[in-house]
Amino acid sequence: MRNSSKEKYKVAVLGSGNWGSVAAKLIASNTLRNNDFHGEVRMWVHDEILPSGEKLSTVINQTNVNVKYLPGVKLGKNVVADPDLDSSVGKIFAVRDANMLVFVTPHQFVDDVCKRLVGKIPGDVEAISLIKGMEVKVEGPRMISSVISEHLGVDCCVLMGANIAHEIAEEKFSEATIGYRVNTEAAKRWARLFSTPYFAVTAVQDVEGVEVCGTLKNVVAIAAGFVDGLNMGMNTKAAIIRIGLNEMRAFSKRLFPSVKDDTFFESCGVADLIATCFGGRNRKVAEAFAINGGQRAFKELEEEMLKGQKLQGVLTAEEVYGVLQKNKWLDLFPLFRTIHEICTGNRPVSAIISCNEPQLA
Ligand SMILES: NC(=O)c1ccc[n+]([C@@H]2O[C@H](COP(=O)([O-])OP(=O)(O)OC[C@H]3O[C@@H](n4cnc5c(N)ncnc54)[C@H](O)[C@@H]3O)[C@@H](O)[C@H]2O)c1
Ligand SMILES: O=P(O)(O)OC[C@H](O)CO
Repeated sequence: MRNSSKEKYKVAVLGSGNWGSVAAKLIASNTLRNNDFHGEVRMWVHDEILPSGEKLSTVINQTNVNVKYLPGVKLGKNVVADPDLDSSVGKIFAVRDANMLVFVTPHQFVDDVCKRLVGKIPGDVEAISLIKGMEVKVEGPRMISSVISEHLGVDCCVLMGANIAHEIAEEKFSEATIGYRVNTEAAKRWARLFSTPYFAVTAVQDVEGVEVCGTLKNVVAIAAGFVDGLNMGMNTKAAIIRIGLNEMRAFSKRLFPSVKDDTFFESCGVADLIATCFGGRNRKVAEAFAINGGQRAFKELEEEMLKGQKLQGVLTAEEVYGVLQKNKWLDLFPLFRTIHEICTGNRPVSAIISCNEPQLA
């Protein structure tokens, strides 16, 4: 539609953490090359004051580097950091004129971001979520793509995969999976926006499957960190990953019967599970939690070790536990259940290997 009217697609990236910054870099390299897209990529920054007394957004625009969340990596001159998400005073702000919105904040902030955008997004905007997480309220669980769609009335694809951000920043090869609902053209457009020779993107028609995989692997990564911290070796870790994959599949299908088995074999599935359980932040902080015998809280370790970056797995474990409790499924998901009970200090870290596996339907 936009191409026929010679209007180019304009991209805004909402979020500027570790992955948000790498996503902006990937996208910016493509918008310069591909005429379908407007060259400039606006990146909304949840602004903060750096120890130097300067604003993060100002320093990003001066140096072209996100010095706090992705130090040492040039984002591309066409990335413009914008601290103004939703101004209504008429000046340029992050989402103005954008028709492709990339959501990439930690999942606990997306509801607030969406609420601020209500009424400011035209109906023909397309969205994609790179956010690994879910929202659980009394009415039940909602995936983040649904939160975005329901608040803003836009179609929302997802992009998940074995994507440890700093490796992609160094342009080391990886794959990713786009999940889409019905709009194949939109899925292809998102794939063109993200694909590079070192970032291979595949699209599958299974939004929920892709998104639930990306969300639940963060919970399993906490368990992988526990067994690393307890120095239990690779056989135990492989067992935890296998049981975790099984619970991921069973949980996904109970929430969304349409989830496809094949999706677990895409990058968003088993590949992301492996990458996260060996190289992710959730694993790393959970390992420290175990080494400290559960005596130092996750929150404290997160602040000390990640310096502003956010864990998703601990909060997701709590959200998953809420779903299990509400549906009386606790006994069917002993690994997920035990992970949350350890995170909250109700069981010792050593309980991670005491889960007896039930027959999951
Ligand atoms: N880092 C990775 O390797 C990676 C890879 C793939 C997917 N992801 C997913 O991407 C999402 C974003 O993670 P990230 O790594 O870009 O972020 P991050 O954890 O590196 O950074 C935290 C971000 O949260 C922002 N923030 C803090 N308070 C906020 C608030 N009140 N409102 C809005 N933003 C606030 C900070 O400014 C910062 O940009 C997560 O769901 C994560 O699971 C991360
Ligand atoms: O560092 P983590 O544990 O948040 O995982 C990062 C990515 O999700 C890996 O794909």
